[in-house]
Amino acid sequence: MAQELIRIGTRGSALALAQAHETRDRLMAAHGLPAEAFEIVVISTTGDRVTDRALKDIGGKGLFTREIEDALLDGGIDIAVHSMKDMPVLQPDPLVIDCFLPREDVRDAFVSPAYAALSELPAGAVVGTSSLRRRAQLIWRRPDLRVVEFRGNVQTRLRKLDDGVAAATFLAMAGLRRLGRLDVARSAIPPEEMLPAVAQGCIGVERRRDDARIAGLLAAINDAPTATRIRAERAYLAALDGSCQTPIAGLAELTDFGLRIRGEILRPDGSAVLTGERNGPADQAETLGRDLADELLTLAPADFFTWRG
Ligand SMILES: NCc1[nH]cc(CCC(=O)O)c1CC(=O)O
Repeated sequence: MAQELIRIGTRGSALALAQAHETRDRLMAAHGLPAEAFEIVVISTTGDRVTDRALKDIGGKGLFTREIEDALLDGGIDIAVHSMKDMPVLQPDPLVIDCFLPREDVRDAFVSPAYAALSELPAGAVVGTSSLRRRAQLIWRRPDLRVVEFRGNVQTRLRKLDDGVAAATFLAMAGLRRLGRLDVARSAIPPEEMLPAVAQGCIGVERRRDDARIAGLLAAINDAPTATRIRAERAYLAALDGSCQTPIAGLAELTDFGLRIRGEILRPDGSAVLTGERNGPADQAETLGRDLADELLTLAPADFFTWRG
């Protein structure tokens, strides 16, 4: 009997394709399937097409996922592979994400032709980033730095560094590793210095809830510790009502004692930061994430979240 083709939807960027291939390879290994059992379907998203404006100006989360979820909903693809960092906290019914690959390095990389580490940047240096979180975290620690908008893929950003547009930039270690470009990371920034984005370094696989064949295939490649950490972090993000306008960082880790989640919210201009931490049993992952968010919301002055007026 001919096996039905498994169609994997993905964006077309080099990073997205690497993640789709990693997912396919894990499915092949787990189920003894040949590469021919899969088709990788490249889907262009609004976020891919609009390159002349800052992401925060063209509208919130979902910019890189809507067209892919539409293909999943209408049956054009069977699974969709995502960077969980870019995913909204809720998926449109009847789509679910309950398969997470083993998490990569969660840290941000310091990338610079001239300087070996963040601490070596001279006063007044120009750094490039398109991330509101990284921008706010940088200015909070180093008010002397000047931050310029930096979009585009890794190659584009590296060229901008070579052209002297900025002295340094920041990229996720996970993305560099998947692209085989860890060579450009001058140092990995510890979470204590730059707490990563929620779900950074995690690949998630989305499917239709009622697709039992796909559910069975995906269950075999889900990494339970990663799933627990992501559940905590996304519950935290959801409770913070995270919009793309708010710099939010969060990281859950499993320790000998259970789950530890750290969180940080900042003013977009880096003039203030609030941090918190929760520890508890790993089977309370979501509660711990929500409690941490509640603590930060209680600490925040009324005007801290600008979109709340
Ligand atoms: N927002 C873009 C994005 N989404 C996921 C990654 C890296 C891979 C990951 O964190 O899983 C990146 C690039 C970056 O931040 O350097």
